[in-house]
Amino acid sequence: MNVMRESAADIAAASVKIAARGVQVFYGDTHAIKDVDVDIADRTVTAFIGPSGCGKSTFLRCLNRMNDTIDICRVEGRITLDGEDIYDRRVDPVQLRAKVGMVFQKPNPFPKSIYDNVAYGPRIHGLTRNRAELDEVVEQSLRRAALWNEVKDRLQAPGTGLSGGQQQRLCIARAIATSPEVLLMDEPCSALDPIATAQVEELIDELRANFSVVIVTHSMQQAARVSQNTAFFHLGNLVEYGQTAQIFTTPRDPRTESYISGRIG
Ligand SMILES: Nc1ncnc2c1ncn2[C@@H]1O[C@H](COP(=O)(O)OP(=O)(O)OP(=O)(O)O)[C@@H](O)[C@H]1O
Repeated sequence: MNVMRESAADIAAASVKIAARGVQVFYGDTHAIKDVDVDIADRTVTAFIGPSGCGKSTFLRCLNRMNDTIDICRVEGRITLDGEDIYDRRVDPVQLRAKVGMVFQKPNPFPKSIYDNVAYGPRIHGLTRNRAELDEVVEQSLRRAALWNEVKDRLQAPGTGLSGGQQQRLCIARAIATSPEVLLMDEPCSALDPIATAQVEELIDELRANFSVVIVTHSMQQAARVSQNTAFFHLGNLVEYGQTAQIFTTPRDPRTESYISGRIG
């Protein structure tokens, strides 16, 4: 545990965007997350890895209060974004999710045009004053999601008509259109082929110039390619957290070592 805390301290030396302390999550009687402390650095890609059912997605969903939508789920502990408690009663979860955006495992564009998918968030949050400003946000979001060139001549076509990889980049454009500060990605490439995966990974690397990105992945290769920091979860515990290169080359906990060498998982 001390070792884990030491490497977490190295990460805390960078600018901390999200800090979690003593986080516990229960689904009814299932204790899914056990006393997790973690600091997520700003403008960095942080990967959550670990065997199936270890709690990666559950913990990720704590970071923008998506677990609020699950009736039997109870979250305890403290999570701050730039020092502000995101579970404070005064925080509106909808506003929070505009700041801490999310991209899911399966691309889930709305049954609307490409334009309207991206314009959705800015419209409901009233972020633009007129159509010209909205057009600009849509274009910039699609450019940052590396999709603009492929769709600029068919913005009114349905988002659901794009390929899987394009749909996922559309969902990323939709998530970044509200200018979030953090982007949570829950296995964003699991439904994509290797070419689309490579495009999304390249995009994640570019996004970290502006956002703090947290990605859940089953692929250790992907974690090694895209992240600077990695957190290894096992049976609801955060076992080890540190710089990705260290976690993959010289893990300090035998459970991490077993997982990365393929002995558990
Ligand atoms: N909506 C839910 N209701 C009840 N239990 C849940 C729910 N979601 C997750 N759990 C339980 O919480 C634990 C952690 O699940 P979670 O999905 O967070 O793990 P994970 O590491 O993301 O798994 P995977 O890699 O398979 O997606 C598991 O025991 C799971 O069965």
